[in-house]
Amino acid sequence: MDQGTVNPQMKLEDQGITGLGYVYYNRNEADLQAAAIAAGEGVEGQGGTFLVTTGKHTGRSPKDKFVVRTPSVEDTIWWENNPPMDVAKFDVLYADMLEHMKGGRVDVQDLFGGADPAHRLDVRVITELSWHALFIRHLLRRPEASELATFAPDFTIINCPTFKADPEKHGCRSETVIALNFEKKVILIGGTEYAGENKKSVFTLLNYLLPEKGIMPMHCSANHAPNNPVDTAVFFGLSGTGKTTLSADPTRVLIGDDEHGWSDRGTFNFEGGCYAKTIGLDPEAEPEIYATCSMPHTVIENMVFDPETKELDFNDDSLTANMRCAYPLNYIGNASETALGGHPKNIIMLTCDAFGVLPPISRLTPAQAMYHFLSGFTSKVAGTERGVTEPEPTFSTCFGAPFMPRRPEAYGKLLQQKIATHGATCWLVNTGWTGGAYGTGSRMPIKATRALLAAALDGSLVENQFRKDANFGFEVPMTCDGVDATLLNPRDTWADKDAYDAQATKLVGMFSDNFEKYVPYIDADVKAAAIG
Ligand SMILES: Nc1ncnc2c1ncn2[C@@H]1O[C@H](COP(=O)(O)OP(=O)(O)OP(=O)(O)O)[C@@H](O)[C@H]1O
Ligand SMILES: O=C([O-])CC(=O)C(=O)O
Ligand SMILES: [Mn+2]
Repeated sequence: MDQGTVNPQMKLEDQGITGLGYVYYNRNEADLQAAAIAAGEGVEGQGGTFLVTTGKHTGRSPKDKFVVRTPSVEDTIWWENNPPMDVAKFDVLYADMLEHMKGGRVDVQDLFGGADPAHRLDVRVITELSWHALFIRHLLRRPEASELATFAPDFTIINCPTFKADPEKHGCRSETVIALNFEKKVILIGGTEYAGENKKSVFTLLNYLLPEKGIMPMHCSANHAPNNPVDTAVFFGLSGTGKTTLSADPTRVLIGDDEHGWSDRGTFNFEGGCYAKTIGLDPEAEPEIYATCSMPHTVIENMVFDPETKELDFNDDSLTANMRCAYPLNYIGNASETALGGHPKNIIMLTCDAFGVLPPISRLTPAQAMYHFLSGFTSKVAGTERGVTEPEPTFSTCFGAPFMPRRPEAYGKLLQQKIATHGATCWLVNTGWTGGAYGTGSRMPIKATRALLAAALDGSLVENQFRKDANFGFEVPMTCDGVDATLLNPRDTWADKDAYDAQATKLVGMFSDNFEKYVPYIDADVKAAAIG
């Protein structure tokens, strides 16, 4: 198993990390997969994929994520959303984790967070599991060998699943811990094998660092029109709302599926790969993503498979509903080579409304867009966070509260300015329920969502007649080519109209109660856009 290139002046010893049994630097995909299989971490699947299960943790553990309360971040962290950890406790945690890892083997991956060279972060990821190294190598951006030779980490992540934290000693909540120390520039992850923690800790980091540079970090996917990055669309949305599904569109160029920045130059992906949900993955509705599940080195996490043939069962959620696959961007045929886009011409806010109240698409004024961005109404879908087993309506500000270290207004203000400067058109898209709430209705057909988005993005939808929604004040198209007009007005899809009205009134009330906390921070026009 080959070593890859590493900066000879920046080995782990140079960072004060010593006593490890063996350190593998920047191994490639094939070597990482072979090492993971040799170590019994997982098995090879059809087409040379890598199949793995992660035990108890099959989703993120947001309640176990901490920010170390150092003086430099004291005034800027949104502490109500990011539980603090004492500096001294972190130091003990760090020492204990390194002690635990002594004599063991680790993989080191030196990667970039951010496709725009002007804004990228050098991230070193040290993993106990070789397949975590493979995962993060897919997900972040891989430097050239010449860049590796001079690579100097801005931040270092250490991920050690066999380390169990001690709440008393380490100032955490359970044996699982994700601790971000902005002063030491170290992130420690322990007690969980779920791979998503790796990528989302980099996202959290960038969400903290970039606003200071005037860059808006976004929990969104992005694509652009063929040969025309000026026609860029971004799709905000909490987990499971359809960022990955809807951005993989054969008629457009994929920029990325989950995390992007919006700078004065335009949009850029933070990542170099995708992390898609595979539950119920249908080769007809999502052919591009389905195809990645038989491509070499795709990491397939927590899917049930036939032990003999390794055939995957896309419908068996007995391990988790949050089964996933991770693959490099170029596995999607029409992915952008640069992962850079223009200033968004269209901003889509995806919501998975389990109440079945919101229309499948609505046009928002900039003030309404700000209102919905700060509100972040959607549902948590089963599995992505521990303990969530059915769609759970929630308000997740910025469509990604678990990853936002700063106060929501910090992101809101930046987005508001950028929308005003660049004149983006904003839309709210419900990929959740239609014809009734969860339990009686059904999930919005992907085909319908795609047709509505296609019409919004090619500019044809705005030519249609719109109605103003009585409950929410936004504008809703009355017709769209290729979509049954009944679907466009949710009330028409409910058998019991009184039940719809009651549910809508309830939802308006929920929006209004939730929004109260933002009222002191917002402009008059956003206040005027408030509903209820
Ligand atoms: N109308 C719809 N639009 C989009 N996705 C839908 C729709 N109906 C059902 N789905 C399903 O919802 C899921 C959307 O998951 P997807 O991976 O796109 O989420 P995501 O927003 O990228 O989440 P994450 O941030 O966790 O990666 C997929 O399993 C998809 O098949
Ligand atoms: O982070 C994960 O586990 C998957 C993801 O993209 C999200 O939940 O938003
Ligand atoms: Mn995500």
